[in-house]
Amino acid sequence: MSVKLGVPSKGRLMEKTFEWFGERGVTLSRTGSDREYAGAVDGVDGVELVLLSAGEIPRELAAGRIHLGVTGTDLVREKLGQWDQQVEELAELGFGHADLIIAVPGAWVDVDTLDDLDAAAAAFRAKHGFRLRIATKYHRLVREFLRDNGVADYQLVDSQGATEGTVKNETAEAVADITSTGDTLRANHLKILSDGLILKSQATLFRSRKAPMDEAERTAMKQLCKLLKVD
Ligand SMILES: Nc1ncnc2c1ncn2[C@@H]1O[C@H](COP(=O)(O)OP(=O)(O)OP(=O)(O)O)[C@@H](O)[C@H]1O
Ligand SMILES: O=P(O)(O)OC[C@H]1O[C@H](OP(=O)(O)OP(=O)(O)O)[C@H](O)[C@@H]1O
Repeated sequence: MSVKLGVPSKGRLMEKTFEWFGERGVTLSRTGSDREYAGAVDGVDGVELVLLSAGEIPRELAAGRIHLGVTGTDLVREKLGQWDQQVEELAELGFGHADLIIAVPGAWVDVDTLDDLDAAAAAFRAKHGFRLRIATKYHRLVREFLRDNGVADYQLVDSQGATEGTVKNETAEAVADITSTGDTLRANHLKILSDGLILKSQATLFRSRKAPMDEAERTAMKQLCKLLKVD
């Protein structure tokens, strides 16, 4: 059998990943029609390309269904409990940089820090009879961060996309989402708390600690890691 390498199936992450491997002599490509999720690997034997949603790569690594995978560190830390027991970071790839942050309405002039947010949350509950809502898809990371920073009087509301719009839509008072240029936050009149950085993320090559390998796969893995100068 071959070493399975999971790579994001579309967009900038896929293109940059193809480039990163290409620069190291391993050519990844999509094959078949535009819509067919099939791929090929040239430059090393015994490696198979598996095109997957970036969000599903952590789970596939943890389940041992792929041996290697490229995805954002944010997704691995969010989706896998005790992530470092399930996967190993082989290399940071230097693209896909994004910060997971907490932001509140720019009009909240008295709220600039987590302590301010904690005070605002208590006041909000007293006034409205329900807890201040923070919209996010990063439930695990946000809960851990707020717990470690002593913010308790809030509730998370799930938002799987267009998270910055939830404040305008009045389904949340604050957001925890990734930002890269900051354009989306600015356009939605939100400001980052001065101590509201939860995690700095970038695209990373991970190796599964759970995927068994036969002799041929071990040899292919060694060759690939040598070419990529990782390990
Ligand atoms: N604007 C951005 N700039 C840089 N990196 C980003 C940006 N948006 C998302 N990312 C990163 O890209 C990775 C994939 O994000 P996300 O799951 O939102 O992608 P997607 O295209 O929606 O993928 P999916 O196929 O799972 O729907 C994450 O690690 C994230 O940190
Ligand atoms: O700081 P910026 O450069 O503006 O980028 C940040 C935006 O990019 C991501 O959204 P994406 O485009 O993945 O769409 P989504 O909101 O539907 O997840 C993220 O969720 C932010 O909304």
